[in-house]
Amino acid sequence: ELSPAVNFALRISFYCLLCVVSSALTAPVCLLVNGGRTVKNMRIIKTVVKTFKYFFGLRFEVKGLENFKVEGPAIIVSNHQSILDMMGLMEVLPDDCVQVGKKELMYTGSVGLIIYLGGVIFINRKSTTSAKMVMAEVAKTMTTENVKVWVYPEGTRNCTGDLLPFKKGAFHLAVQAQVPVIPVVYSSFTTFYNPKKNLFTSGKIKVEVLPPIETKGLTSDDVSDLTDRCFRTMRETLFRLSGHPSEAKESS
Ligand SMILES: CCCCCCCC/C=C\CCCCCCCC(=O)SCCNC(=O)CCNC(=O)[C@H](O)C(C)(C)COP(=O)(O)OP(=O)(O)OC[C@H]1O[C@@H](n2cnc3c(N)ncnc32)[C@H](O)[C@@H]1OP(=O)(O)O
Ligand SMILES: CCCCCCCCCCCCCC(=O)OC[C@@H](O)COP(=O)(O)O
Repeated sequence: ELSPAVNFALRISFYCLLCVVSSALTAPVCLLVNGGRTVKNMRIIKTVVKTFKYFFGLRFEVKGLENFKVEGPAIIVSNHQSILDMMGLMEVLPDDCVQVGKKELMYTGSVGLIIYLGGVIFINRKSTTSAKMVMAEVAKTMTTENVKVWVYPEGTRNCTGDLLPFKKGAFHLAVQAQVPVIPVVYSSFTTFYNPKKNLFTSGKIKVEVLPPIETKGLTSDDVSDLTDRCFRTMRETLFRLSGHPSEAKESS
C-alpha cells in the first residue's frame, strides 16, 4: 500500500507526463495539418485531451451545450479550480474558441508549444496596462476573425469550492466588442481532488453552460454591474451543482 502522499504525487506526475508526451506528439501533427499557430489546432488538441479522463476515472455530465450556439463571437467565462481543468475545458470547448492564459504557460516545454500552436492569447498578469492592451486587441480581432474567447475571470486557480472575486478584463472585452457573455460552471472538485489532503480519486464533474448574457448597448460604466451579475449567477450555479443548496440560498 502506497501512502496517500506518494499516491497523490504519482497520479499528478502521471498527469503532467501525459500532457508533456501528448503535446510533443501532437505538435508535429498540428504543424503538418494547419501549418502553424491557429485556433484550428484546438480541434486536434481537443481530440487528444478528451481521452485523458479515462486514465483518471473522471466523468463529465454536461448540460446546456445549446447555449454555445450564438451567432458570431462571444466571451465564455468559467471557474478555474486546478490544472485538471484543461480536461473539462476540452470536454465542452466549441470550435473557433481561443483561451486567455498567463504568459508563464509559454515556458512549459512541449505543453507551452501546443498551447502556443492552439492560438492561446498570452497576458502578463503582473502588468494591468499591457494585459488591457492585449485584451483591447482581442476585442477587435474576435469580430473580424469571428472567434469566441474563453477567459477564467478569477485570474488564477482556486480549489476552495467557492469563487474568487472576478477580474473585470473579460467583461470589458465583452462590452468593447458588444458580444454576449456565456458563463460555464464546473461543480466543485473538492470531493475527489484536494492537493492539501493528498486526495485525487475518480469522480464525476457536473458542467453547465448557462444562457448568454447580452451586452448590446452596454458601456464601460456598466462593466461592474455585468461582472457582479455574472458572478452571482455562477456562484449560485456552482453551489447548486456541488450540492450545497443552503449556501446557494444565502447568496441569492
Ligand atoms: C495534446 C495534449 C495537450 C496537453 C496539454 C494541455 C494543452 C491545453 C491547450 C490549451 C489549453 C489552454 C488553457 C489555458 C488556461 C489558462 C488559464 C490561466 O492562465 S488563468 C490566468 C490568466 N488569465 C487571466 O488572468 C484572465 C483574466 N484577467 C483579466 O481579465 C484581468 O482583468 C486583467 C489581467 C486584464 C487585469 O487584471 P487586474 O489584476 O489588474 O484586475 P482588474 O480588477 O480586472 O483590473 C484593474 C482595473 O482595470 C480595469 N480594466 C481591466 N480591463 C480593462 C479593459 N480591457 N479596459 C479598460 N479597463 C480595464 C478594471 O475595471 C479595473 O478598474 P476598476 O477597479 O474597475 O476601476
Ligand atoms: C516543464 C514541464 C511542465 C509541464 C506541466 C504540464 C501540466 C499540464 C498543464 C496544463 C495546462 C493548464 C493551464 C493551467 O491550469 O494553468 C494554470 C493557470 O491557469 C493559473 O495559474 P496560477 O493558479 O495563478 O498559478
